Formats: sequence, structure tokens, C-alpha cells
Amino acid sequence: MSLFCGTAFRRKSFWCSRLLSTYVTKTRYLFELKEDDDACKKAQQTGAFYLFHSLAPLLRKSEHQYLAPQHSLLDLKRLLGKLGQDMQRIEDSVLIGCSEQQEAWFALDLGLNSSSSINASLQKSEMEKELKGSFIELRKALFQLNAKDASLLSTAQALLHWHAAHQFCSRSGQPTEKNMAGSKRVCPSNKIIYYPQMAPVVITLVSDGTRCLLARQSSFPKGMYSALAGFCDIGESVEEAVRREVAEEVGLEVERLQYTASQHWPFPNSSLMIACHATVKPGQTEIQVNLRELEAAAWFSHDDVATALRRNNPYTQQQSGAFPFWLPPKLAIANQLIKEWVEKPTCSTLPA
Ligand SMILES: NC(=O)C1=CN([C@@H]2O[C@H](COP(=O)(O)OP(=O)(O)OC[C@H]3O[C@@H](n4cnc5c(N)ncnc54)[C@H](O)[C@@H]3O)[C@@H](O)[C@H]2O)C=CC1
Ligand SMILES: [Mg+2]
Repeated sequence: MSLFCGTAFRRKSFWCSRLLSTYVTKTRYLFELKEDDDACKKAQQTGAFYLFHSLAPLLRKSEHQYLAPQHSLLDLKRLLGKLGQDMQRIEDSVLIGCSEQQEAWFALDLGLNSSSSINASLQKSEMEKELKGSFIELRKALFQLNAKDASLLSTAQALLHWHAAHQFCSRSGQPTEKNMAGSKRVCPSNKIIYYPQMAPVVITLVSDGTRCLLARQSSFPKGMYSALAGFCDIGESVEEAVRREVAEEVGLEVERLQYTASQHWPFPNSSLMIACHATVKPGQTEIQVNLRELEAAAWFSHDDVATALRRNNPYTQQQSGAFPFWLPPKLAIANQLIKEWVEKPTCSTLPA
């Protein structure tokens, strides 16, 4: 049997799907939708749409959480009709995933200037009223979403952002065309294909064996400290990027390094966060903060970090006017790194 069950794969044969796990079937279905514009257009008929306005997702408040509502193609057509908009706008949707039952999920930005519609941006407040929700900046809402919606909306926002920023071919200057799924753009004049990209970023929790090193940029919310992060330079390995970033930002040399996890991060552009634990050379713990990159950096004890992790409402200003020391929220990979270290302070054991 061939890897893709030949044409049977494309027809989603009963035999084929019986042999493959749900996950593999789903993955192959998504692959098909990315490759085949007609199949993708067909999937829109039964698919679900997540709506955005100028890259802010449509959300509904439910107690302490935000929920991301889904809309059918019919709902969407009804909305566009009511607002006197062109149905062509639906072609700007991008594929962002599918359910286990192969219901395809799309994202559509109704606020960006459409390449396929002659109509200008739709009125935001009019749409919010019709859709019974609000378009809220993802940065403000991310931590009040469940993990599934957070991941889906991050992907959607990153992909919509990429399309909005790659409307023209950098060689010919001509407008590029998106495929139906939005997994690429092509220049019609020279056939150059552009694919969505993520910038690799290393994020490192440095420890000296008993304490961990946390830092803050002036742009961070008051009181919040995080692990050291930095974009990989071209040509660098992850190990080299960690070593350079730690040296650049706090003037220390990393001795041991251990990869732990990764995360897509949509802000400000799409990044792939690569999270590592590292230790410094014994006795070489004197921090020299690079003030062009950071506002402050310091060593924190296990107790201080464990207490900060348990803090529920970090934004509360103290009576003195100061903000307590707090850490990035659970959905951020920085939080995972810090939590791992609190649970096992000696987790960086491999040579760098
Ligand atoms: N999800 C998480 O838990 C966390 C995510 N982050 C993310 O990590 C990213 C990198 O952290 P920083 O300390 O700001 O990086 P950084 O230490 O590399 O400094 C940023 C500077 O690097 C330069 N740079 C080099 N390549 C760049 C590129 N491809 N895109 C943008 N700037 C580039 C720019 O001059 C920029 O001002 C940030 O975007 C931040 O949002 C940071 C901490 C936690
Ligand atoms: Mg940095």
C-alpha cells in the first residue's frame, strides 16, 4: 500500500480510513485541503468560520472566560448580505484546522481591506451588534481563553497577519495570489511561491543550581519577570542562540543546556518559541544587565518563585503603590519553564 493509499486517499475511502488512526486521517484531510482548491472550497460548505476584524478575534464573554464563536457558511453569507457586502470576501478565508469528524475550520478577517472584494472595511460596531460579540485584541484576551481556542486563534491571527503583510511579490512587485486554504501565495508573473513563516526564538531559564534568573523589559506589565528570550540569528543552532542571548542580555556563560518544549507565539509576528533550561558555570553568577535590551534582571530563590507561581491576581497594585513580583500566565511557555524548574530545580543536566 502506498503512503497515501493512492487515489483511495483522495476519495477518503472507507478501507483507507479504517486502516488509519483518527489523527492520521485528519492530518491527511488537512493536507488534501491545502493542496486542492476545489476540495477546500467544498469543505467551506460544511465548515465553521472564526471571524476577525483587523486581526482582533470575535469573542463572547462567559463568566471569567472568553469563548470564540463559530459561524457556518450560511451564517456568514447572511451577515454579508445584511451588510450589503460582496460574497467574494469569503475567498479571503484561511484554513486553520479541522475537527476529528473532518469539519474544516476557517478564519476570515472582515476588517482588513479585501483583495477579492471591491468593498471597503466593514463597520466594526455594526458587525459586533449583528454577531452578538466583540472584536478583542488577541493579546488582551489570550489568557482568558481555553487552551484549544487560544491555540486556534493564535494560528488564525498569525496566518491572517502573514497574508495581510505579503500581498506583493518581492521580486516582481506584482500582487500575489493566495491558494484557497491560505497555505501559500504565488506570484502569477514568475510563479514564485511564498509560504507562511515563523521566526525561531530561544527562551531560556538560567539557573545557578539553587536560584533562577528572571528578567524584565520596560514594555512588560509592571512587576512581571520572565525567562530570557531572543530571536535566533541566521545560521545559528539553538545551542548557539541560547549561549549568545544569555551572554548578550545578562553577561553570563551558559554551561549546560536542556531542551524542554516549544510553542507557537503570534506576537508581534509569528515566532516558534524553543524553550530550554540552562545552568551557568559555578561561581560565575554576577549579572551584567544589557540595558539596551532589559530593564532589570536578578536571581530569584526557589521560595520566591514558587510563591509567585501560586499568585492568582498578579495585576493588583499593593497599598504602597508597588506591584508584586509575578510571572507570565499559564498559557505562555515561560510559565511552563518556570513551573518545571520549581518542581525540579536541577532539571538542566545535559552539556551545552
Ligand atoms: N511565550 C512566551 O512565554 C514568551 C514570548 N516571548 C517572545 O519572544 C520574542 C523575542 O523576545 P525578545 O527578548 O524581544 O527578543 P530579542 O532579545 O532578540 O530582542 C528583540 C530585538 O531583536 C531584534 N530582532 C532580531 N531578529 C528579529 C526578528 N526576527 N523579529 C523581531 N526582532 C528581531 C530587534 O532589534 C528587536 O528589537 C518576543 O517577540 C516575545 O513576544 C518572550 C518571553 C516569553
Ligand atoms: Mg530578549
